[in-house]
Formats: sequence, C-alpha cells, structure tokens
Amino acid sequence: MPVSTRSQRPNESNSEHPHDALKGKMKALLALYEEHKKKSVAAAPKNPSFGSSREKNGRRILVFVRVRPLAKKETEAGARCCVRIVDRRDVYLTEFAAEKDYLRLKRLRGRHFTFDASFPDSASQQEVYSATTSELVEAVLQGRNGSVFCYGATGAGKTYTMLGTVESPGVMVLAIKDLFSKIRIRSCDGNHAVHLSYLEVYNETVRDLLSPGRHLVLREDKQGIVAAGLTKYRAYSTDEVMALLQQGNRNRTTEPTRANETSSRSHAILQVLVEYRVRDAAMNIINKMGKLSLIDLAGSERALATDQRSIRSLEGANINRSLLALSSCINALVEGKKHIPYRNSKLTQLLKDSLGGSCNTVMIANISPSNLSFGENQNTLHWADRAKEIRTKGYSANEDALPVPQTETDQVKLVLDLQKENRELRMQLAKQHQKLVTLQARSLAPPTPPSATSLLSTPPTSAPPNEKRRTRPSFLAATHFTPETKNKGEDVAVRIRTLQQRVKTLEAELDRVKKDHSLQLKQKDDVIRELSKKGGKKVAAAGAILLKETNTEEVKSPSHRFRSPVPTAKKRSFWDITTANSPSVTTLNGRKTRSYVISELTAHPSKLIQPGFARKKGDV
Ligand SMILES: Nc1ncnc2c1ncn2[C@@H]1O[C@H](COP(=O)(O)OP(=O)(O)OP(=O)(O)O)[C@@H](O)[C@H]1O
Repeated sequence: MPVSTRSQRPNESNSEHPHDALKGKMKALLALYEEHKKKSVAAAPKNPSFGSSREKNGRRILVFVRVRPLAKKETEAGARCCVRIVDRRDVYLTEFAAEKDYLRLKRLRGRHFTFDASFPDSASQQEVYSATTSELVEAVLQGRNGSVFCYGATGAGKTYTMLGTVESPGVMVLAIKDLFSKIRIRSCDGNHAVHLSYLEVYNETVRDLLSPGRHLVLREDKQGIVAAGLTKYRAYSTDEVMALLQQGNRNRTTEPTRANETSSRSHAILQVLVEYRVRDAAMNIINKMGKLSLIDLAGSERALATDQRSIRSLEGANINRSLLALSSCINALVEGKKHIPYRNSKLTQLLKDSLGGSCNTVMIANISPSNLSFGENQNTLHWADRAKEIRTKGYSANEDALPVPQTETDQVKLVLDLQKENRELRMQLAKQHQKLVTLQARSLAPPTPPSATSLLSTPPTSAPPNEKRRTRPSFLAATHFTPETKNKGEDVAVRIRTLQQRVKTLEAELDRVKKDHSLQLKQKDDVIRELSKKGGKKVAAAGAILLKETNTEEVKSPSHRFRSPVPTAKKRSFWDITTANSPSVTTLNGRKTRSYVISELTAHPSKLIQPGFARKKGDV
C-alpha cells in the first residue's frame, strides 16, 4: 500500500520515513547476506588437512571421491550422468527409472553422501594430488607413515588416478616428484636416503614387480607386515624412480575385461621409504624413517561385468575375496572390534598398517558417472562412507621434533629463535677459531711453561671471566697436557712436539665443529627459507636478514648429492619416453602384464623402456 510520509513526522509511531524504509530494507538485505555467508562457509569444503583431523584418539581416514568422465562406449550405450557433485564435497547419486517402466518414469531415487572432498570429472591430476596426497608426502619427511589407496569398481579410474598417463601423471608420479623436490630443499649432505619397492597381490600370491619371478612370503616383524625378500632399490632422483615404476608396471598383471580393456587384475603397492638423520636436543644424531604406501587396488566387479571364463573367473573371485576381506576389516574397525580379520587375505595383511597402524591414510573412491554403473557406484560410496569412520593410531613415535608453526606469530617467533641460535653458533665458531689461532702462534713462539699454562687454562675470549659459558665439553679440558705439572727443565723439543700434536688435534676438532655448524646453519636456513615462503611479510623480512647473514658463510649446496650417478650413455628422461600403443605381452606363466615392449627396444634391452601407464583419455 503506498503510504505518503510527507505529512508525518519521522518519530511518529506507525509512520515510515523513506529513509527508514530504505534502512529497513538494507538491514534485511544485510541479514540475508550474513545468513548466506554463514551457510556457504559451512558448506565450503573444509581443508581436509591431517592437522585438523588429528585428535586425541587417533586420526580419521580421509576419504575423497573422484568421478571420471563419461566414456565414449557409455555415451553410445545411451548412458546418462547419475552423479552430481555440489560444493566439492557432496555427492548426489540419482537412480533413474528404467525407460520402459512407465509407472515410475518420473520417479527419481537418490542418495546423498558427504566426503572430505569430491572431485568432478573436470578435476585435474594435480588438483587431486594436492588435495589428497601432498600433505602425506610432507609428513613422511617428518618421520610419519602415509598411505593412499584407490578403491572402486572396475573401469572407475583407479589406475588413472594412481598412475595416470605420460601427459597427465597420477598420484604416484606426482608424489615422487614432490618428494624429491622437497628433499632437495631440506636435505644437507645427502642426509635423506630414498628406497623403493613395488609389489602386486595377484590371485592371493605376492609378487615382486621390480624383480619378478618368485612368490614372496609375508612375515610380521617390528616394522609390521613385510614381504620377505622384496627388492628395495635405493633411488637418487625422480627419473630413476620413474624408470623403476615403469619397469614395475610392465610386470603388472592386466587383462581386458568387458568392463575395462586394460583392467588391473592385481592390487599394486608402491612403497617409498625415506630415511634421514637429525640431531636431538643433546646434539646426538638419530635416525628417522617415514614410509609412503601408494596402492592401486584391483577393481571390485560383478561377475557379469567380467568374463566368466576360466582364469578370469578365478581372478575375479580372488579380487572380490580380497576386497570382501577389506570390507570386513573396515567394518570391524568402524565397530571398534578387538579382532580385526587382517589375516583373511594377503591384501588386508599388507594394508594392516594403513588401516589400523600409526599412519596417515587417504582413500580415494573412484566412481563412474554412468547410470549404468549405479549399483557399483552405490556400493563404492557405501564403503567409502563407512571408511570415513575408521581411525588410525596417533603419529609414529619417531615424530620429528621440529615444531609446525600454526600462526604467523608462531612463524615469526620460530624465525627469531632460529636467528638467535644461529648467532650463538657463529660465536662458538669464532671462539674456537680464535683458540686455534692462539695455539698456532703459541707453537711458533719459544716455549715458556708458565705462559703456556696461562694460555691453555684461560680460553682466549673477550668475555668477562665470570661470564657463564656454554657447557659444551672441550678437548682443551683434556688432562694429558698440564704444563704446571711438568718440570721446568723438561726438554724443549719434546714440549714443542706435544704442542704441535695438540694443534693437530685442535685443527681436527675445529674442522668437525665447522662441519657441524655448516650443517646446522644449512638446516635452519632451509627451514627459514620455507617458512619465509609460507609466512607473511614479517617472516619474509626476518628470513631475508638471516639469509643475508648466512650467505656470508661458505655453505656448500648439497644438491649435487641428489643427482643421478654420472650416466655412461645418454640417459633418457621419463618424459622422453613415448607411449606408442604397443600391445600387452603375455609372460611365461600365461598371464598378461602391462608390458609395452617395442621390438626395436627389445633388441637393446634397457631399464627405461615403455611406461606401463593407464590408457589415454581418448581411449576411454
Ligand atoms: N579422470 C579421468 N579422466 C580421463 N580419463 C579417465 C579418468 N579416469 C579414468 N579414465 C579413463 O577410464 C578408463 C578406465 O580407467 P582405469 O583403467 O584407471 O580404471 P580402473 O578403475 O583402474 O579399472 P580396473 O580396476 O579394471 O583396473 C581408462 O581408459 C582411463 O584412461
């Protein structure tokens, strides 16, 4: 109703001045906006970091879902998209009525799931890697174990996610690249050693993919379940790891099934072990270790989806059996049962650490968007939803002592602390150097016992005599040279020899101190450089001062340690290798593998032949 407000006074009751109306509207709009903002914040995918999921009674397994694009075959078969991802977190699965089911034609049934993050078919490999695995790689470098496994029906995109193609490398490849670049940033003097092993579980037998031939036996030892005799390769560079990965993939068992032309018929586990040394508070060197397990499971499948013939049916039965064992373990873990039936299959024995140990675990559930795969998708999402409730134990006991800064203030504080420690170390070094110079001068001068006494008993420092000094044990306190106790008439030549010996010892000690110091400076500078990158301007400024200081030191870059050994022939990089559509080959035992051996290459056998990656997108 139009109201004339002209004659009304603004403070009159029931009157509404145009300004008031406007104000009211503004208020309502603001309230609406605030409400919307709150809702969208609540709906936005929470950062599924391990920090946030770290709780008293262990950490929850992080579960992600990835939808692959609709395949050409599916489109041709008239498939419709039945998966919708909202806010990168919620997955809506729609069940369409059958075309001829006229009564229910318009009736849609659906299910809704929420995960730590969900990736639509447009998500890139890098996006998936960054959200799911990059934190695990960082944690492995701090002595924690991490596992990533892909779960889903056959043809849902597990191998694509894990291995990828040469053009779009998957999680395994990106993790290894990231691991090496992180090591290069933080390592000093080849401090990190990377070992690699790659195995498959095929028909309930464990095989070494890097050295095929024998069946391996699983044993439980201090480190958990291990495959006895599994080859462990020491790797020095990303290229080397890629070559090993390709070698392993060529040996992996694959078969065309009705659902997927290169279906993985085995579960593959790539383990990357990182060993490194750190100093504890008492400056003792301690060894640490972090393990990253990257697992590409074979596809769960309906009997009809694959050929029901001979070997295939046996493979299918074994795959389903091990996946069933996996779901029993998930159930038992979720229900908090005391007995977890890990022993029911080789796969669950190998996954024991990832599911119930001290491990950061990530599950990536792969689904197809096709309504023809509704049943499989529902099944996958059901287990993924269940897995969300699994909690693994706390971090491993050998967790790194380096504090992880939470806020900018923490970072600034850490930088300042490190600067202070750095200054102290520099002072110590200067003092040691001064001592050496004095001793050298002393050795050249004619020996006069009383002055030698004063020299050696009083450290040459400008600090006041009563100043509290560091308690670092010094060789100067050694008892075997005490000039006061010597006779004045002692042979001068003997004294000089002794003194020269002391100088030698002192030089050796100084060398050691210098090395230690350089090592510590480098480690701290690396940390500061990293923090400066992460942190705000304050950190950058503080870091810059320190870097400036550090640059005056002669600290050798350790990066050379991570280069591959000098190649004898021109070494092809992983990226140079072509992926011609070579056919799979059959191995001696009759099973097919991902071997793509080109005839030209077989004439010159090399470690760096074709990668056994998943088929390209166009081949879907
Ligand atoms: N995100 C994706 N983008 C493009 N193509 C994809 C994607 N995911 C899967 N594909 C393609 O879908 C096909 C099947 O994928 P893949 O072989 O990875 O399935 P899988 O789950 O490993 O199957 P199986 O369990 O039978 O081994 C492949 O051709 C692959 O290239």
